[in-house]
Amino acid sequence: MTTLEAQDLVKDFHVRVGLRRVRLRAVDGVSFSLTPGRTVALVGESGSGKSTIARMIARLEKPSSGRITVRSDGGEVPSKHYRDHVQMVFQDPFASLNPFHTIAHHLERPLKLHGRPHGHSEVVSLLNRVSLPEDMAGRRPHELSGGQRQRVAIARALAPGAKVVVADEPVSMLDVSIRLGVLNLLARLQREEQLAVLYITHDLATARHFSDDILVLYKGRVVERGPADDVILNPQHPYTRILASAAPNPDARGRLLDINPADVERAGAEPSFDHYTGQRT
Ligand SMILES: Nc1ncnc2c1ncn2[C@@H]1O[C@H](COP(=O)(O)OP(=O)(O)OP(=O)(O)O)[C@@H](O)[C@H]1O
Repeated sequence: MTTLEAQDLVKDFHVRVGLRRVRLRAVDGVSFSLTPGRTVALVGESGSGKSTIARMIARLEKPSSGRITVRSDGGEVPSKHYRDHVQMVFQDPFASLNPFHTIAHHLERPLKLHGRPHGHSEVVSLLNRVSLPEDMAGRRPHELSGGQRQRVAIARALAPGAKVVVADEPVSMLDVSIRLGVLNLLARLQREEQLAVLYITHDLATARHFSDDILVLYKGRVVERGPADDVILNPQHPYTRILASAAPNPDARGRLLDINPADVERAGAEPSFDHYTGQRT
């Protein structure tokens, strides 16, 4: 059993504005837990800090402060074994696979790196787990569709034996017609293999359908959290209401149409709401 706890994560970037360097707080005191067989969705507009949180969980970025603890069978996972337990699926299945290598190579490598058996049968077993046929093993990424590539990316994340998976907008670059297939695959794996999943998206509809809990992020801060149905059907924070009522702009990932920035700014300043405790903070 593997769980992950993020406590009070903060991430500051230092950016240049004119001649000055200013501090930009991209993530501001975010806490959550990931537990086996559950999916937590992190939703918010573009720039709200979702990817920065994903990158900190995947150890691609260091928090400025706060703590991420992974426990496996009760014991804390030491730093050197962190990536055996926590893996990430990236948004872009075209950029994340090396065009020169076969699919078998992409799957053998993490198996080998994490000290696991890495023969043909293990590669085939990984392909089976993501519902891809055996003959994919000898192909190269350009011979696969976007959806098939994303399945390979999911198989690669599972190869080390990881039980915590961070999926950062895993379908936003795929054709609309195949998105559901990839999300259903993630949901099946989560259920059958008791994965703990962090699903990052700007799409409230899939967040509701595919997750148990939702955190709504605005400017790096969680403004609302709770069971998925409660957050979507009974939003308490004005920012969540704005997100729920706005139509997504198909041309700009994470940007929403019909939104008045002044309304969003006002809404963002309201206290956060926690459906688990019923409290505003
Ligand atoms: N390496 C960096 N250096 C400086 N600023 C950064 C860096 N990475 C992210 N930011 C800033 O941090 C804030 C949060 O960015 P982040 O990418 O986490 O948001 P997001 O919600 O994932 O948005 P998107 O969906 O567009 O990726 C943004 O204002 C962004 O410009």
